[in-house]
Amino acid sequence: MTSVSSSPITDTILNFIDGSYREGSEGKSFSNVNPATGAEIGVVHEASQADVADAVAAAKAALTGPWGKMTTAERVKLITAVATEIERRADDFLAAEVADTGKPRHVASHIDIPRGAANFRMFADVVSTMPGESFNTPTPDGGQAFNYTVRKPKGVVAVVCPWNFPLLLMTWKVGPALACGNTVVVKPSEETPRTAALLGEVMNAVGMPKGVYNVVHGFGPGSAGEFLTSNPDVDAITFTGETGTGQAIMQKAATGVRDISFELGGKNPAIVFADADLDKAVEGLSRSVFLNTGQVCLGTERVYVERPIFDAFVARMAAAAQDFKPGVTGDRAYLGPLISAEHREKVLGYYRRAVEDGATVVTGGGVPEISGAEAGGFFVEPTLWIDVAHGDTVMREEIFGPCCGILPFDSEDEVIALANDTVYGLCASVWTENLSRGHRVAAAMEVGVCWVNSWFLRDLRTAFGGSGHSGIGREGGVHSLEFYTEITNICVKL
Ligand SMILES: O=C(O)C(=O)/C=C/C=C/O
Repeated sequence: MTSVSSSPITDTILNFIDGSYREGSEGKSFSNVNPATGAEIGVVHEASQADVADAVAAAKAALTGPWGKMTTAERVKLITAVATEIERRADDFLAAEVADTGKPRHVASHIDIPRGAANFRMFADVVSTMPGESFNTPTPDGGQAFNYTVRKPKGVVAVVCPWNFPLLLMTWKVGPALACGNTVVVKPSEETPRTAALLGEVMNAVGMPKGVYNVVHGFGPGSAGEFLTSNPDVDAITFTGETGTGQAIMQKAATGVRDISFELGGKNPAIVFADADLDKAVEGLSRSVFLNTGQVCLGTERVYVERPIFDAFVARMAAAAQDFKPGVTGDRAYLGPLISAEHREKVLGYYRRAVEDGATVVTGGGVPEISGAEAGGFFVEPTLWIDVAHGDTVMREEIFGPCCGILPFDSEDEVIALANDTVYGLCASVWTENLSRGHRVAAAMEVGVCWVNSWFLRDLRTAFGGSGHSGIGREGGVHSLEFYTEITNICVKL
């Protein structure tokens, strides 16, 4: 059986437990919709509490089976084979990701799918090359002791991942988890089940021991998400998504004192100084506002521009927004749909709120005229506002859509205070040709990641994550080891 069985009209998307695909034991299912058309294209089998318990039990059993007995080198060989198989089946993953998200093929083929493989390769390298820690310790009796650390897997890791970059963000967690010898139970977003289910086929194809990788479909409260995070045999929980959901998961993690790793929401600022290279700033910021239809945790939703270039910047951004034509067919289509009708209503609510609060709509602000197959898609117009106040709702709350408010500033101290005036702390970008100022202002940002004259430029070895309401912990390179391993320090009296 495979991850998806297709009928002429809709696909059936299955759970993957202990190396096999299966329907939900309570016979419940839910609809899988293509956001670009609004049409139902699949039926997803919902995992029951018993199914989730089976998945956790399979993951736990795998820890003491062949997987748990493997050397690091043997694990590295397997997860490298996973990366190679993802690359070999790139077209299948591309079709699955585009079906689930409606995003334009060029976005998924250039970002989502390549990162699916890269995330496994990255952590195969990390665990192959990571140094240990040791100390020669003089002892009170005039002798010596030798201290060294060993890292062991944490155990069964629950992976709860979002719908905006489904394969990218799921493998950003599964890659290091498996590299460190853990086993995983993945609960993909109910909006985007396909690539997580498809990865099960890859695991079987490379000979991954059964139970190492499991996938359960469903929702949050009273469904697979809650069944998973409440299961006492889950040793740690990693989650990327909205801050509110993170808070709910954190409460579940408290029972049993389970460790958590969170990458949550943001209200990321950009600062454009008068001496910025305007071509670079407009190219980078139009991507950061409109890429993936603004459904990027690292996306920019508020831009502060030094007053002398404010009008010029707004005009350039408005022109750039025209290039993000809603629709996913046609040669110049750039702006895909939002993930669901519900999310589109949320974003349109903010579009209305901005105007109610006095904003001027520079471009966009509504729903585009789209005919043909995509008429039923969840599209909105790329939107820019000026005449917004720093304290306006659209400048403080995460919208997660293709929109941003643009405000002038007059001094460096003023703009640092404005940028940092938020409960979030995920990322920021600073645009200036004065690099000593770029370094200085970047260091003043209270965020996990700050780009200077760039955006979403990613070195997977770097620390990635946020502070405040944007998350707990860091992922990336050796930083991921802190969450995916337990350390034992051993002291030997010589
Ligand atoms: O680039 C990454 O590793 C990553 O985690 C991106 C997250 C985007 C969230 O919307």
